[in-house]
Amino acid sequence: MGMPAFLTLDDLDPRGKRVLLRADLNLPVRDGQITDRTRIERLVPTILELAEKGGRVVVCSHFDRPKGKRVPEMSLRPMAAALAQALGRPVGFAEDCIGEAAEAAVAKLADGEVLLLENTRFHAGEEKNDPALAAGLAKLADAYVNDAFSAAHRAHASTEGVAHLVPAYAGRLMQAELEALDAALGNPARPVVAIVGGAKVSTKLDLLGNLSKRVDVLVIGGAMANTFLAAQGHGMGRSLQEAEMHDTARRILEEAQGAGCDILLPSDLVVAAEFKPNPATQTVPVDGVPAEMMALDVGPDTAAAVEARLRQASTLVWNGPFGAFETPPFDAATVAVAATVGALTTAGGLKSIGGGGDTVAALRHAGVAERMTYVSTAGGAFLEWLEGKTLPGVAALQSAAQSKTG
Ligand SMILES: Nc1ncnc2c1ncn2[C@@H]1O[C@H](COP(=O)(O)OP(=O)(O)O)[C@@H](O)[C@H]1O
Ligand SMILES: O=C(OP(=O)(O)O)[C@H](O)COP(=O)(O)O
Repeated sequence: MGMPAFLTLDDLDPRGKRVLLRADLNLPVRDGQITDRTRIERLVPTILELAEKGGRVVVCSHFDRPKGKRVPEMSLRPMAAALAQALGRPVGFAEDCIGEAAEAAVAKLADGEVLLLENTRFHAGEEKNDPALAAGLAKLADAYVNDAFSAAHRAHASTEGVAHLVPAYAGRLMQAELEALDAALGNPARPVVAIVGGAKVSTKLDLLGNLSKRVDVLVIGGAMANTFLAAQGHGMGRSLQEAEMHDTARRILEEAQGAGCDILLPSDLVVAAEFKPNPATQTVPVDGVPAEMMALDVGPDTAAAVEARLRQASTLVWNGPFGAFETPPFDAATVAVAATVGALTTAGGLKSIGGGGDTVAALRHAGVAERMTYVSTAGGAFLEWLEGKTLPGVAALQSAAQSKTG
């Protein structure tokens, strides 16, 4: 896939400059608490480098999916304290990402200081890549650094639009992710197994068609699997799934067959009537989900079938947990498969690459993140990269580099 040509922090002297840093602070949060800080930890080197060289660092990010509205629970304010703790220096906060509040806060910054702006998705223009929002962001900056590889598959105002308006550079995390993925997966040893699970069904289901042309075995778990099972005509009770994606799911199964990719869907599921810690559960075959219940994990037979495939595999790419792993006992299949992945990787037979905000949290929960070959901060972006797609956030950095050098 080759390394893209873009400018990096080696090409930027940030001293005295206002540097708009696009980060991905879309961290996993439960009950108001951050449950995994990997995305912040991986961002720290870029911020420290910019601050220590005398840049005035203005961090922006989206958080969750507020759909253009100011949703108080989706404020980035709590992330300012988490960022300050990780950096060991103070981090200011501006109530908006553009306009007077942002401009006044940026104007007060001294060299080396760090400011966090409010959630970019509080503006509908973010996801529409509205030039007015991009211009509002550009007004705050002398340079733009994109370190949000995990959001690079989104052509949004803060990931794409603004890169055309201000000199644009890749951050250290963006660079590291692309280099590591290229080294691990540029020419992967076969068979390649991909596991795709999790809950972002509508935004990830479409890419499975292309992915099935690049991998030998595609394992589908989580709420993603519920959607495929429902598309095959199984009653899924009250399970999380997306009815409007059934046609796409059926098309993907056909495409995969045509491409010679083996698709592994669950054979059994763990169901409960209530979604709470440690409820009464049953393990049922996929055609036996009671109408009043929901599937919250795949069952032990499915986990064993996945582990058997992994023993035959040379490369694994994994995004999305098998179940609602944050709530016991629905972590069982994810933890069991993760343990096998850890053991096979340590034994040297498997190259294992996992990624995604919640997937990293799940791999850490299972205690195997350190044993994986590579853990990416990205989920959807990493899958789209693997599909061979151009990521708009990366492409914008490339075209910025071309217009500067060429
Ligand atoms: N069967 C299921 N029902 C409901 N939620 C599920 C199910 N399986 C997985 N999930 C949820 O999927 C979420 C992770 O999905 P996703 O955001 O796509 O992953 P990532 O952030 O790693 O890319 C987790 O919060 C998990 O609770
Ligand atoms: O968490 C993210 O992606 P991921 O769940 O694929 O890891 C990114 O922040 C992108 O978020 P989005 O899928 O709401 O655009």
